[in-house]
Amino acid sequence: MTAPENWQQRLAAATESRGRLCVGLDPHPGILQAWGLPDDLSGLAGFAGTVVSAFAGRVAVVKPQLAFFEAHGHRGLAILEQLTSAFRQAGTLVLLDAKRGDIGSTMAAYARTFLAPDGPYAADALTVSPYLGVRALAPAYELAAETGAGLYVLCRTSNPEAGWQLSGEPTLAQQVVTDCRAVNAELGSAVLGLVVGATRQLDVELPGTELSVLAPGFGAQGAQLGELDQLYGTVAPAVLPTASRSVLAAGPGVDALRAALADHLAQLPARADGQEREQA
Ligand SMILES: O=C(O)c1cc(=O)[nH]c(=O)n1[C@@H]1O[C@H](COP(=O)(O)O)[C@@H](O)[C@H]1O
Repeated sequence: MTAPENWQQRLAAATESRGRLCVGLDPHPGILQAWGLPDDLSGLAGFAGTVVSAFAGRVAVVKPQLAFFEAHGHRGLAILEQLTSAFRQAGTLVLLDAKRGDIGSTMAAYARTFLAPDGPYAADALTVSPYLGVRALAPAYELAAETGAGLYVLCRTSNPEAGWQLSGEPTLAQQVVTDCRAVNAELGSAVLGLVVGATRQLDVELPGTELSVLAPGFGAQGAQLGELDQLYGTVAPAVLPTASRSVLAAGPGVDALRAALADHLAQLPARADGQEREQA
């Protein structure tokens, strides 16, 4: 078997063997407290050790939220570095939630930091913001096309304040879809995916399963995994649902966290494209 090359192939291989779920790793003060951990570096290290024990090699994708590591300064980032490498070594893909986006020269520095194979926080994929223009992300998507990394571009986010993304003609969200399709076509590789939240019925037109869709909003934000097919329709097979707080709430026990993962996977409908989920 030849090694998968681009992000969509790598993602398909990971979800085929481990189930179609991304577990968000958000060590916010509330979860540290609920796990009996202090809201400091030792608590963050305890959180990281537990999630690696519970999920490394068992879940297809994890999505560490950079903000909660940055909040602890450079030592917090060192914990992120260790966590990222532990997951990647175990074969779990790391999608770093950094939501970066800036003009070209600055974007090149972000790309080097988060996507270059020898970058300090090298991940398999990254969330990015298109507010400065999808084309401003070029240094990141060009590098990602070379390395097989993926980028998820904010399109229609899950939060209640996101309505403005649907104003204008075409809407900002729709323009993001158009630009991402054009970039992928130019690259000859589906490097760019979209973030389309599950908290509302699909209100942006997506081109079937052409683009990978990261879908936050399940669990703590109210959307139900069992309704994924109704929410996304023909796009559903391309959706990677992600849940953070609803999984982490089961901790800090490793077995309880694994049971929560299994429970989330069990709620998902089978995929219409024949790529079936597998129980954790
Ligand atoms: O990019 C994201 O992951 C994201 C996009 C979005 O539209 N909404 C959203 O909640 N997220 C992230 O998902 C995480 C919250 O997930 P839950 O705890 O499952 O609600 C946070 O890290 C958010 O930044």
